[in-house]
Amino acid sequence: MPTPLAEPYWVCWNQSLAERMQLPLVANADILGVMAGTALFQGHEPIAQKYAGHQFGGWNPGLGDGRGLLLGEWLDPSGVYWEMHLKGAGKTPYSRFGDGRAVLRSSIREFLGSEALHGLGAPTTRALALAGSTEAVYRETLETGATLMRVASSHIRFGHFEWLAHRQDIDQLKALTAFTIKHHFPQCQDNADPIVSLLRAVIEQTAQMIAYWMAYGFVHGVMNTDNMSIVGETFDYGPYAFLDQTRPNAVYNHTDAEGRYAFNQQPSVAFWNLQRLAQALAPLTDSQLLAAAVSDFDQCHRKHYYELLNQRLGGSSERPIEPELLDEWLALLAAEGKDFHTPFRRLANLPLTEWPGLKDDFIDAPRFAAWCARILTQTEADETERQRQMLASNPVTVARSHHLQAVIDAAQTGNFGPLESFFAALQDPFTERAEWARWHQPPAAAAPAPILSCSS
Ligand SMILES: Nc1ncnc2c1ncn2[C@@H]1O[C@H](COP(=O)(O)OP(=O)(O)OP(=O)(O)O)[C@@H](O)[C@H]1O
Repeated sequence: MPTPLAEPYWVCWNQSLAERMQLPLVANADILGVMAGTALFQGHEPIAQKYAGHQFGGWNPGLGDGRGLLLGEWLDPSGVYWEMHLKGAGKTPYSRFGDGRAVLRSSIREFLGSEALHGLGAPTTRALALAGSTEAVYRETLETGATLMRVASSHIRFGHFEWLAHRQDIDQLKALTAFTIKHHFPQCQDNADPIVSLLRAVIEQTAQMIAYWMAYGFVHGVMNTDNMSIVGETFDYGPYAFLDQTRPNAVYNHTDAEGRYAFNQQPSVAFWNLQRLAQALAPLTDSQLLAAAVSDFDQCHRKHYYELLNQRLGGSSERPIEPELLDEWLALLAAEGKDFHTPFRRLANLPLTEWPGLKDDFIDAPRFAAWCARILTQTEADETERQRQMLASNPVTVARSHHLQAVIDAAQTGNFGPLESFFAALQDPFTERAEWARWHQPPAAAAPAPILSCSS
């Protein structure tokens, strides 16, 4: 059972998610009781899940929900299941030396980060609600305690499979795999080898998720296998960041001295993590077939990645822009230290005829001019459609670190106005509005990216 949190108060409620879930609920005192761990939804029986995982490449068998509880699930009227997980619900058998709590700062980051990726169309867990408390929680200093209601189609992680394989508990491994197929990948059930088919489906969904991260400048920061969801949803918003300056090797986790989870390492880490999953499934089927499936990841990821970049740069789906030109655009932004997001939006806003005029914005103007001359022959021929597509796929609001910090600073003083405003802007990231003008701004100077603390 959750450990009650003292004097809870509402910080944020995600009405659009509640509507999507067809929840007949509003942010009232009853739900606040659930957030504070003093009440449960009818029919819910909380559990703390046991799992393991590879953290920074090293095996850790001692993991599990240490500060979160899977409260239960909600079956919406259209037959879709939504799992509800309370993060910060107090100690569990897997808390090790932790206090089982979450703080307002990192909960706001998770609330907004997940909504930002969702707004971009990326697969992700989301947050339904966020409550604060007068109860202080000690991190590097005293902080405001909080709970976050995370909603996901599944809380099964790669680490669940790794744990059972490690224990050689083949019956449970079979049961978990069968459950996963039945509930999340029913299309694999009738395949000649459902296990290989399951792995292929996980690869496909993971590739799609990573493609979004790479195409939209998202750095997860802690891609341990216990943070990899079996349904390919972005999971665990710890030291994440959206790039400001285009720096392919940007690292946002201060414990990651070697840059294992740098922005440009994410596809290869996902591949490595999928290998760990394949290894865990190996007792159940032919390991050669599993290995062959994983070897398709790169191709699968590239396909999704270039589709997204093609869309962002105004290519049509029938005659997409050559990948080499898509790569060259990002290489140019990186070489010139440009912001990752605003140049895309600038191109979206300008008629094609004015693109060549942007060359003076680049130190290496001839390089831009050469790129521009080539891409102009490859973009969508219908100019109105080209502009519509680019404006609908290049965000003007991004969950940049300096905005998150400003929102957190205000919330710490009890002012939740900026949080609500930024939250609304992130839910509609392609729309420019005067009232959201501050959220459209990149940081004042292209300062070196902050390395974030992992303490959450
Ligand atoms: N304050 C804490 N008390 C107890 N356990 C904790 C605490 N913070 C983290 N943990 C546990 O340590 C592990 C790694 O933490 P991490 O920050 O990656 O996950 P999390 O954000 O707590 O949870 P999730 O992965 O469910 O999003 C998790 O198993 C988590 O439950």
